[in-house]
Amino acid sequence: MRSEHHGVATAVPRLRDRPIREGERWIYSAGFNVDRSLSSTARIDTELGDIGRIMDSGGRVAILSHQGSHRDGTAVDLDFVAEYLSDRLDRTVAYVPENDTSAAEARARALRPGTAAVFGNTREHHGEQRNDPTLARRFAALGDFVAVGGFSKAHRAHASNVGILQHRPGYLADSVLTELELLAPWAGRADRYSVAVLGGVKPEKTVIGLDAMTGTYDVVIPGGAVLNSVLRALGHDIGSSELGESPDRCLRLATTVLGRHDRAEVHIPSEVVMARIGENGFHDARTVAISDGIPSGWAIVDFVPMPWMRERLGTLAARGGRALVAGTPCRFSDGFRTSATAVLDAFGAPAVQALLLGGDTVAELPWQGPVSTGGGSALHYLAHGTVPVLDALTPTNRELAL
Ligand SMILES: Nc1ncnc2c1ncn2[C@@H]1O[C@H](COP(=O)(O)OP(=O)(O)O)[C@@H](O)[C@H]1O
Ligand SMILES: O=C(OP(=O)(O)O)[C@H](O)COP(=O)(O)O
Repeated sequence: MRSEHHGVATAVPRLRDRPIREGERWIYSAGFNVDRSLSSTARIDTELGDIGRIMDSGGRVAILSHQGSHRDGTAVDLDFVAEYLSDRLDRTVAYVPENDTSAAEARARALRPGTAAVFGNTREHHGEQRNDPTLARRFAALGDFVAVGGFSKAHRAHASNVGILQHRPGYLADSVLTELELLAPWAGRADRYSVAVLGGVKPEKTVIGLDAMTGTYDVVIPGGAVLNSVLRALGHDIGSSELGESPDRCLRLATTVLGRHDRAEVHIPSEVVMARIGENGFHDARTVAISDGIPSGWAIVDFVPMPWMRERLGTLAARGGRALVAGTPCRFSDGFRTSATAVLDAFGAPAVQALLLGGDTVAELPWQGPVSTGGGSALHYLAHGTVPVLDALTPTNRELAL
């Protein structure tokens, strides 16, 4: 199962091919995983066309989105998203804090043709991330058809995007198709010189990104928690550095990749920037040799590019090629910027076709070029040519489900 370029998106029912009839009740599965300050609105902006089209045709739209995580208590109310949507769509978009109750169902049924409401954050329920079938059935009561947007969660088989398709016919939104089309040049092996930077904190950057990109790119530059796993795999002491949610899995993967000696040159810095972890942030930052080890209470926050990395970035900028950043390589927002600056300076050269992907990466790094709203989902698609949401929408799987 693969994308339009490999044949996938044509196999799934698409919203763009589905005439919308006046009064139809639609659930729009969105990926508004953004912070309250709206530091990046890309994940909302990308859904405006699809939601607006359903409304323009007289559809009634119940918007279901995730934000944050139930597991770590970061899921918050989505009232600010409804306000932003009202502003951008130039029509009032109500906010209904519930999403799985009969009151929520009644609010969805009471929507007038051509109107929309944002319902409660799906991650307020522990069942969302577990794809709980009962929760999926309750979500399904909010409409009769599902428009599947939310590319950022396309790699998650959750109740609001995959479970719900057991109960209602689903159609892939243009927002997702656009992402799949955008990603094509960065997929697979290419003749062009290729540089991938992997950072951030989520395990996907290591277990999907490091695994796949070392086989298909010429240079892979680990940063963030990916670098920490790599350094750990090499036997270095990394003190209290960030390892993300699945440290053991990432360590195993990093060990395998390093032993594989695949196509890519993997950048391993000999010097890193470490800082003492304090109650109000980082202190006493200094550059140290990684071979000296990082003491407990200190964390790696950035790294110093090796001369050969600068040379490869120079080659990329001069000759051109493709490049991507999945996850910030350093704690950029805390002021640690050496590695990211070296990368972005090269990636911004006119000859380079560079892409930044992921929520925090796009929100935090200064970048005017192309971006993908999915971090883990884009890596999943680049690595496997599909994502769980596409699989769940394919006719064979749907016939089994419905
Ligand atoms: N060395 C590091 N230690 C801890 N956190 C880091 C490090 N480098 C980058 N980060 C953090 O990773 C976060 C982004 O991680 P992630 O959620 O995986 O990316 P994205 O949302 O772009 O997919 C950023 O907020 C950044 O501060
Ligand atoms: O922000 C997201 O992913 P990303 O950080 O990989 O871009 C998505 O909204 C998925 O969120 P999740 O990784 O909490 O499942």
